[in-house]
Amino acid sequence: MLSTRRLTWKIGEVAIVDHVSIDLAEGEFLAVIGPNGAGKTSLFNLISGLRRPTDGSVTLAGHDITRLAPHRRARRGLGRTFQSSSVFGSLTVAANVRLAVQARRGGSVRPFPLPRADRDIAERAERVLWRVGLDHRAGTLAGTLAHGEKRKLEIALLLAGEPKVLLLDEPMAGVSAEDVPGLVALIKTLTRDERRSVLMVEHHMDVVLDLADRVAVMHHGALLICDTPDVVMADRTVQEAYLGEKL
Ligand SMILES: Nc1ncnc2c1ncn2[C@@H]1O[C@H](COP(=O)(O)OP(=O)(O)OP(=O)(O)O)[C@@H](O)[C@H]1O
Repeated sequence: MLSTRRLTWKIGEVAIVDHVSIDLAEGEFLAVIGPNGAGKTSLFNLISGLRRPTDGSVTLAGHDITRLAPHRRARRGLGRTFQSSSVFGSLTVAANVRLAVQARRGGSVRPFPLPRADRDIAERAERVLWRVGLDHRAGTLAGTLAHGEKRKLEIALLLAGEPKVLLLDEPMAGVSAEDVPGLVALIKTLTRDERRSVLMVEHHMDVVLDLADRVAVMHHGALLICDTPDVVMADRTVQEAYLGEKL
């Protein structure tokens, strides 16, 4: 579904992402881990189009998307959440999702209302909110949501774009311990039930081991290993890469 080949991003002579080749199958869950500064977010930036690679390629469903702008990649089914929140805090939860649905449909600001189209958008937004379990929060100002709910809203914004591949950048960041299982369950259904492919950067190893079919480990920009969680956890080079850090 998604592949990178020798994907590289250099700043001067320093390779921030260094010849990374990964393959993500349909319905597969691949977690990307690595010590701080390993290049995980930079890899996501190259895949989502925020940065242009110095070398290498990215293909989505067989099409080379290496030179496509981020919004074009999104149109082709590549969705991304960010470490920092992309939610409009002063709008309601429902309004946030309606905007995302409208953006997906190529909606621009219209000089006159089209009630039918607006109704379609509102219905789609309602379905997405129900899907992530936030329907009861539709009228709440997004800025007042707790962290766990805000993460769910970010996933809702992503789902509004109807992505085939989701890039999740630290979806558990800032989420309180009691909200983690609910969020993990939601993310699990995205792959297991809906056959979406997920690439996730996450520091919480218990979450990674619970969700991931395979784990890719980055170190100094390069891919150390990409294998099943059992194999990765037992690997000596992985343990050495994390020396001095908690795995
Ligand atoms: N625009 C930039 N200019 C200069 N250096 C950069 C830039 N972006 C990233 N880097 C450097 O590249 C390295 C990798 O950064 P990146 O954020 O991709 O790592 P990461 O694995 O996501 O780290 P973390 O787990 O801390 O989020 C770091 O040393 C960082 O300082």
